[in-house]
Amino acid sequence: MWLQKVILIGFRATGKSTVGRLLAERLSWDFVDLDHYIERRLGKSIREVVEEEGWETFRRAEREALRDFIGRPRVVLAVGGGAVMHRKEMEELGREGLFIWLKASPETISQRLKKDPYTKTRRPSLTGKSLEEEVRELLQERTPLYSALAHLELSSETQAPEELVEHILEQIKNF
Ligand SMILES: Nc1ncnc2c1ncn2[C@@H]1O[C@H](COP(=O)(O)OP(=O)(O)OP(=O)(O)O)[C@@H](O)[C@H]1O
Ligand SMILES: O=C(O)C1=C[C@@H](O)[C@@H](O)[C@H](O)C1
Ligand SMILES: [Mg+2]
Repeated sequence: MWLQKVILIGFRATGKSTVGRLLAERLSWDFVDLDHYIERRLGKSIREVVEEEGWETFRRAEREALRDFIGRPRVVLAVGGGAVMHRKEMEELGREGLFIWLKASPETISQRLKKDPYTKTRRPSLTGKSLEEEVRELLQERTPLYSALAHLELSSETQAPEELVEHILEQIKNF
């Protein structure tokens, strides 16, 4: 099979958007940040969508957005942290590409979330619990979903985005 796309999966703030953008530049492929794509399509931020219409509306839009990329070649896709819940769409994307799972500890994720400017507009609370508790719980709950899809897993804990890109490029060569 000719590799058509690379799909970055993993929890919030593990570096999917950062690494995806750099990887796409190196491959001279398109880069799509699915959260950004959804916001453009709906004409509002994820926070606004969730506050005004609830998570269900966001998840529906996310599923439709994933479908838009099935069959599209030469694209690096950074999906949101919860996109792995759309099993059918992820399975179809997986037939065309490689899933790279970016990982980090709950402590690092919480720290990054507190600092990152996009947290305000794109990452409303998913559970209503404290940030630390939410990250710990959801990370545990979603780990089997990331793990089941991943062709390659990499830690963004100590490696810089540029180093991660080199690893991914090395793996892609083998496909
Ligand atoms: N390898 C890394 N080392 C240190 N910091 C990083 C690394 N990768 C990303 N970051 C930082 O972590 C924050 C979150 O990164 P990014 O937005 O790329 O995550 P994400 O996985 O796309 O999150 P989301 O699922 O919410 O879209 C940013 O502030 C970014 O600069
Ligand atoms: O982990 C999640 O469920 C989410 C992560 C973000 O990337 C956004 O897709 C949204 O805030 C939901
Ligand atoms: Mg992102």
